[in-house]
Amino acid sequence: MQEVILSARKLSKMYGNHIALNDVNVELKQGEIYGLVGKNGAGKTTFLRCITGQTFATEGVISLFGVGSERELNKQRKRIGAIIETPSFYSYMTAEQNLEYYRVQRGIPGKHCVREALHEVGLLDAGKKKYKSFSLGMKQRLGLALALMNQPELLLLDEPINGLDPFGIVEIRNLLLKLNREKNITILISSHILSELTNLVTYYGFIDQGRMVRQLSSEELAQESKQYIELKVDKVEEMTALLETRLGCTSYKVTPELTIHIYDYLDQPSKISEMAVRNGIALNAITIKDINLENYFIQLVGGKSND
Ligand SMILES: Nc1ncnc2c1ncn2[C@@H]1O[C@H](COP(=O)(O)OP(=O)(O)OP(=O)(O)O)[C@@H](O)[C@H]1O
Repeated sequence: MQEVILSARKLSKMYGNHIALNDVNVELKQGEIYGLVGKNGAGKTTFLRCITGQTFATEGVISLFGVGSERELNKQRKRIGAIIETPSFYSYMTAEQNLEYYRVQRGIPGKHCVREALHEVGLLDAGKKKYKSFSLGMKQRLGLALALMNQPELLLLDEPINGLDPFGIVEIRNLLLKLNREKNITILISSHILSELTNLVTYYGFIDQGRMVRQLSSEELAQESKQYIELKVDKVEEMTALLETRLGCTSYKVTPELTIHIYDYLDQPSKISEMAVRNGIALNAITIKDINLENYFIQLVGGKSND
């Protein structure tokens, strides 16, 4: 069985009267890449800060690497690497000088870890280039190198892809996949743009106004966000029975509003409508729906995306 690396149970956080986190449960197993998705202000950073101990949860229990007591938790936190805010690097220093500065400040033993971390993120060649002339992608990679210096087993990354161009997004994604696969680092990454996490994340958590709205695997998300036929009929049970017996179609679901979503027969919707009519079922609507990832996100949390 995979080890549970991070468990947060019934986590709540109040800032005065404002509820930033409300009864949030998250479990992260070894080797997973968990995407925490939510609009600005949803509570993502607050959640990450509770995990790293930068702020304290008002209620709830956190355990890391199977350990939950407050004193022990702080020891376990040393096994985390995190980028929660853009780290402030010195503009006139090189990548190596900046990391060396933080290594000494944080008391991380062994100078070699600086070059190792730079190698991991592909910045060893940045040489004498000063931080001020780095591209945004390079800056993000340096932030990642900083988080990697203490050889973490769990990486917590708050919006590391924010603002990057498509090339930069792919670069960071590949880097994170490499760290995950080759070093077995478990990753929790937040974003307010769901599509940024595609092909990276294995498990999603959607957070809105401090509440966890939905958690599902990437396979489940792919299933739910693909094209389907939406069918509105008067006799739902009869229709689903026909779908199964006559068309051998089992890839459908019935929503709480009693519409049927069919994931097969997208190229032949007329087969479905003809069958309904032949069997005396009134067909109120048949539409092909194309729910892309961003629409899925918007539907889930309500309102507009704040991309
Ligand atoms: N130190 C603080 N004091 C008071 N309120 C805060 C504090 N930090 C965050 N909040 C509030 O808590 C809510 C959650 O903020 P949080 O930063 O966790 O959201 P987020 O999902 O990370 O969004 P963003 O991407 O904008 O940072 C917001 O309404 C925010 O205004």
